[in-house]
Amino acid sequence: MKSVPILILSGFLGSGKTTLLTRMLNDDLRKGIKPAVIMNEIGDVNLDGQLVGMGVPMSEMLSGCICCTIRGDLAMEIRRLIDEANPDHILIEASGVANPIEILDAVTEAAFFNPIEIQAMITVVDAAHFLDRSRIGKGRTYRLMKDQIRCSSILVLNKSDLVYTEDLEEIQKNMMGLNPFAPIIPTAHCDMDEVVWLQSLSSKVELDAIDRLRTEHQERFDYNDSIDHLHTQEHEHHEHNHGISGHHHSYDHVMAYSHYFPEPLEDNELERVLNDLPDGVYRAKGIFTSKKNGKRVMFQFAYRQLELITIQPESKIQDAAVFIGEHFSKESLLKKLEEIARPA
Ligand SMILES: Nc1nc2c(ncn2[C@@H]2O[C@H](COP(=O)(O)OP(=O)(O)OP(=O)(O)O)[C@@H](O)[C@H]2O)c(=O)[nH]1
Repeated sequence: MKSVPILILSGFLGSGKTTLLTRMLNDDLRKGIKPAVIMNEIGDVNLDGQLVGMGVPMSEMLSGCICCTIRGDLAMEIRRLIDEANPDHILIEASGVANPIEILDAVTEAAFFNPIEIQAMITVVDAAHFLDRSRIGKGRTYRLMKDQIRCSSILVLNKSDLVYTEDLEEIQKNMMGLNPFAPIIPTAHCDMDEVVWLQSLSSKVELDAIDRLRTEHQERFDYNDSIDHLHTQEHEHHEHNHGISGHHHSYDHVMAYSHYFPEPLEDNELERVLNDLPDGVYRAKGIFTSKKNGKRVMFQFAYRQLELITIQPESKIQDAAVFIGEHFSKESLLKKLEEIARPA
């Protein structure tokens, strides 16, 4: 039985993974390649699934990270997709806070039970966000971004439209210092030359570099063994801890809060709330019904940028939003959201 190539899409929250995924799927469609998709979200609603065509076999792995809390389900989902869809390759979009070493380990584990092989670890980097974090030079988000870059076999330097040319050079130098092996492809909206893309696919995951990184992680956590290893997620009305002893997460403190809108909203009122989100919220996305014209609108808030687009959902989906971040008050956010959408 021939192996099914697996392409993993990694990268911090809002960097452009779904944008790249939809481009890759369109390419596949054009070339007659049959893909299957696994989408992983730490929140409990998959809004990005609306951006993937109905005809594409897809598995949604929600409410956790494939690198840890729902890692055990990955092999099963891969098996189901292979059995039901017989795909030419599988594209896995990891959650933006997944630990890249653990994703690679999870897929390697899944390969014990499935005829698969890792073809590429593609990391999408938000140029403006990475530049700001690298200038500060510390913090958990920066550490995670660096790890995502170091584990990658292809680096898509996205959102280049949001930085100056000289800044782009600084970012590339910094990325090359972290990972001298992976080709760097600067893009806006993940748009790139097909020849460059095909060439980059021949670049391999550097297992030695990943082993070095794994050792560093081990030392970091052995040194600080008192660190809380619980991966905490907050949903609308409950909070639960997944105790996973022995796993080392770079993003244990992340919160995902899901909110359902009971009523249509005024676009400008929602925009006001989104433009005034607390600093701790670094990613928000949602679908709502516009009071103005009754149309469904998808909003995306990623690193200070807000985008609203009218959509026609391909499947039944409730008006809902997910807010991801750290140390933000769920209660005060809920109050603001309730003020703009009160049931009649
Ligand atoms: N200005 C600009 N915006 C972009 C670019 N690429 C993507 N975006 C926008 O950035 C937002 C986030 O893009 P996504 O593709 O959803 O990012 P993601 O990494 O999948 O996000 P998560 O899955 O939530 O982590 C969307 O509003 C995109 O339209 C880019 O190159 N430039």
